[in-house]
Amino acid sequence: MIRHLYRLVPQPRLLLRLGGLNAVQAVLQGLLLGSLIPILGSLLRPEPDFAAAAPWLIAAAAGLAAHSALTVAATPVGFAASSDLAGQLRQRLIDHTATLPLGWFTPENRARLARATTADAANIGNLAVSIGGPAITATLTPLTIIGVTTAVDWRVALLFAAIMPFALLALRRAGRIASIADVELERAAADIAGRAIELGQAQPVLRAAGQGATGTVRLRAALDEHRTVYRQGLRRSTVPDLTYTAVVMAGFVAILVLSALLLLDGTLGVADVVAVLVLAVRFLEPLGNLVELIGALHAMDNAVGRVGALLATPPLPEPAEPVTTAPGTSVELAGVTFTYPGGTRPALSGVSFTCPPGSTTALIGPSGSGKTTVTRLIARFFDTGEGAIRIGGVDVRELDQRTLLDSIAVVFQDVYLFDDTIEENLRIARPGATEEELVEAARAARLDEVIDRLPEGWHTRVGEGGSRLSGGERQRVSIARAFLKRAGIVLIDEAGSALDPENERAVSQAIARLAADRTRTVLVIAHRPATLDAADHVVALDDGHVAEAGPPARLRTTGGLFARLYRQYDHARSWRLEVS
Ligand SMILES: Nc1ncnc2c1ncn2[C@@H]1O[C@H](COP(=O)(O)OP(=O)(O)OP(=O)(O)O)[C@@H](O)[C@H]1O
Repeated sequence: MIRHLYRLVPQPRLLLRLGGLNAVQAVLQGLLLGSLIPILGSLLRPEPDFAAAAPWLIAAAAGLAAHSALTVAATPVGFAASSDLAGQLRQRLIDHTATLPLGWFTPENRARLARATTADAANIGNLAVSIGGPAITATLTPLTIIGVTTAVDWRVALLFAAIMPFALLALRRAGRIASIADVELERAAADIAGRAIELGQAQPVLRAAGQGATGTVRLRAALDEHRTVYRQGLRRSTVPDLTYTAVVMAGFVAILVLSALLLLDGTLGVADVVAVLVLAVRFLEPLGNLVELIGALHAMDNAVGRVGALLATPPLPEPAEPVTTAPGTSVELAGVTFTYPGGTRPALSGVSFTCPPGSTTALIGPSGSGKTTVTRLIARFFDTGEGAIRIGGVDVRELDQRTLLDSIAVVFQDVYLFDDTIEENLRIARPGATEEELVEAARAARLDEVIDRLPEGWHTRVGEGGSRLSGGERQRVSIARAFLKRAGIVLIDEAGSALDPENERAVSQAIARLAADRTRTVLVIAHRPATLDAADHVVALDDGHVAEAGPPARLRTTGGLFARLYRQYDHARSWRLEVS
């Protein structure tokens, strides 16, 4: 457990200092108890020998003062160690996150990351300190007591020592069960969190389907499951806890019997027996505390495991000598085959095509054919399995991450906006942009009309994730970012049928403007006939393969996949226009 923690935090300076203080305290506690042997031996006799007891009493008083001073000294170190540990863990997680492929950030992994940087890091920091000290005391104080008991009688010391392995065995079993219970409880708690989020997010869908109560039922089922798991955990841990208590009690009885026997045969005096019994109580008490700590220790170990698993996620491989000069603007896929991590079949198989500099290429294909995957691989969300992706003739794996990201602007459908003003949301694309450049980008993306309608114009806050804007308006912000960024390559996922006609027209026009500028190479996942007609080149994907490729005018006449999809999009569009 300590090894696991050490691997996560290789410089636990404060924690080591705290551990050192706790260890000295624990040994001191054992020695203080040991001083009872000569003190009781001098005082518990028909004629108490105060002179003999005096140096021990003075030593005990000094030891007690030192113990109190150590307790006072350890408290601020404990606080500092706890926050230092949590801080170091968070920093490592944040640093590591920056090296992970963008494709790693699925909703599930984002939730794992949020949990690790908040609850897990804080719990590890708290628990390492709040249970570390008592765990050290519970181990070192009994060991010191065994040492000092040899001064009374080696057989008693041996019996003390013999109790420990039995207690530790019983403790191990209790710990294993506590750990399983903790993992199950965690799973049930995560399920509740998932259901609660689902209840909120799925309300519109559930109500539209007249199933408003369904989400509540699922959440209630998760709560019931959590209760059941909690009760099961308690029930399961009862037997090992009782076994442990029985071992500790049996140990005390054995010490009592041995002391009585040694008293009867005259080996030990009454004072020795009293001292042994006091030592026995203080020996067994911290051992008894261990069983209460073991659950928390395993909960901490599980949290350490979760953080460790995140830190073990392989980062995006960096080339030994990354290319840092801006590459050209051509995009080339050469025999690209890619399977998603954990996937069973390739999302792309042997895909090859080239987008010449300044051209506009439309990607088209049925749902699931691999269009989004192509754009994700170009932006290096993942590395391709076989084949290569080249930008300006340079393999994206050879490019420095910053250079690659500077070369590409991405306009995806699920645009994320920060809960800040429109202006700040645009500035993310180029923090140093002048006011004129901002206005120009907004105009080109037809975002200016949206800004004019907003109560505080450029200074209107857009809400969490951009919730105060419609899907089309958010996409216009994203397009304006692409204009502002002036990247040589623009990857666009044109919104499908979800936009109203006004937004649809605005977004189409904005995309057409992006594409019209021949300094940019545009790759657009197209859903609209107008976008397809305006493209220089079309690549039609089917089930991860290139089904056909060529200029749109020619492909419309060949009666293949492109012609079929074109007709479908055209029909869907006219239907939407009629309905609206
Ligand atoms: N993160 C992922 N993990 C595993 N498989 C994925 C992931 N994303 C996509 N896939 C799979 O890869 C294949 C290609 O998906 P992709 O999203 O590229 O298709 P698409 O043509 O963009 O579809 P759509 O038009 O519906 O967006 C599909 O079979 C999909 O199920």
